[in-house]
Amino acid sequence: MPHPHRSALFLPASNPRAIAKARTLPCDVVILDLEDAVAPDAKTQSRAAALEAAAQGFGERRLVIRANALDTPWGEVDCAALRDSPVDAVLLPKVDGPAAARRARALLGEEGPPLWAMIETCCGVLALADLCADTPALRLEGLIAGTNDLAKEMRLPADPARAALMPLLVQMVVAARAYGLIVLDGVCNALDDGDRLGAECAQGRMLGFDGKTLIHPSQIAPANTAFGPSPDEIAWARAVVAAFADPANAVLGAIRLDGQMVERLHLAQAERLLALA
Ligand SMILES: CC(C)(COP(=O)(O)OP(=O)(O)OC[C@H]1O[C@@H](n2cnc3c(N)ncnc32)[C@H](O)[C@@H]1OP(=O)(O)O)[C@@H](O)C(=O)NCCC(=O)NCCSC(=O)C[C@H](O)C(=O)O
Ligand SMILES: [Mg+2]
Repeated sequence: MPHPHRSALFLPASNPRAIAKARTLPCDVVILDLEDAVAPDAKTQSRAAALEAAAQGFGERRLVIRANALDTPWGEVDCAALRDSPVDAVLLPKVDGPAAARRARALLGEEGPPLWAMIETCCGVLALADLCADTPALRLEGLIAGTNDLAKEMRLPADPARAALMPLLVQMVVAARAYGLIVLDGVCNALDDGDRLGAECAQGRMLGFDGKTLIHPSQIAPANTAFGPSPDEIAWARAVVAAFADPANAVLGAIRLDGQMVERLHLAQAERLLALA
């Protein structure tokens, strides 16, 4: 049964109230951050807090811990500490290519947690194909778009439409789909602008992302709605499954359904959608 990844809530591992709150929230994934949301002086203490929180678990929510980058004083210790922890994945920030991911895999161990990579540098975007081609050895499971860091490096002016990021986001989705990876859109910094969040969620869904990374509990419901199957999609999927289950269609590859051509590739799509629903 596939696990949904509609809403992935970041929270600083240094914030015990947020950790406690996350266990009550309807997000699909919790990402405990050891990187940008944690001040340098709090890194060591936050790593211990994250390990403790992982041991206690987050119920049905998947748990991912974002380590510090390997070129910082904390990254290697983070990865080594996460090697035997009961996390669903370790998220490595600022992955520039397969070399950094291989270093992380060596520290996490061959049998250690799966790896997720943040694609948030220009080199990282250029290296997507090489990185993803190494998926089996890296045990790479997911990609996350780091839109703040990308906008910073590309020197983009503020743009709610994210126009300049569109081609990069498409590349991430293509790379993820080519190698069977989960792929999540970047965060929306506008905490009090529901319209902007709604627009970004709709945009991410149209681009093919599985879900969105989030920074506040108030962003979970809009993401769950946008990235979950809609009632129309569920009705369509049920109709497709029923049509192909009809013995009259048993030998057909393509059929007419409600004025549309439907093929067996749509049946697979419909079955996946119903499993997620
Ligand atoms: C952004 C915040 C600092 C805002 O904090 P604040 O104004 O204090 O929030 P509220 O008062 O509205 O909080 C209300 C209650 O909700 C809890 N809360 C808030 N945020 C979270 C959260 N993310 N997860 C769980 N719970 C949360 C508060 O504790 C309050 O609870 P209670 O006191 O019990 O009522 C803050 O929201 C925050 O820290 N957000 C996460 C920031 C973060 O993790 N950033 C790093 C990831 S994003 C990133 O790095 C981008 C990427 O790399 C890129 O390049 O794009
Ligand atoms: Mg970043």
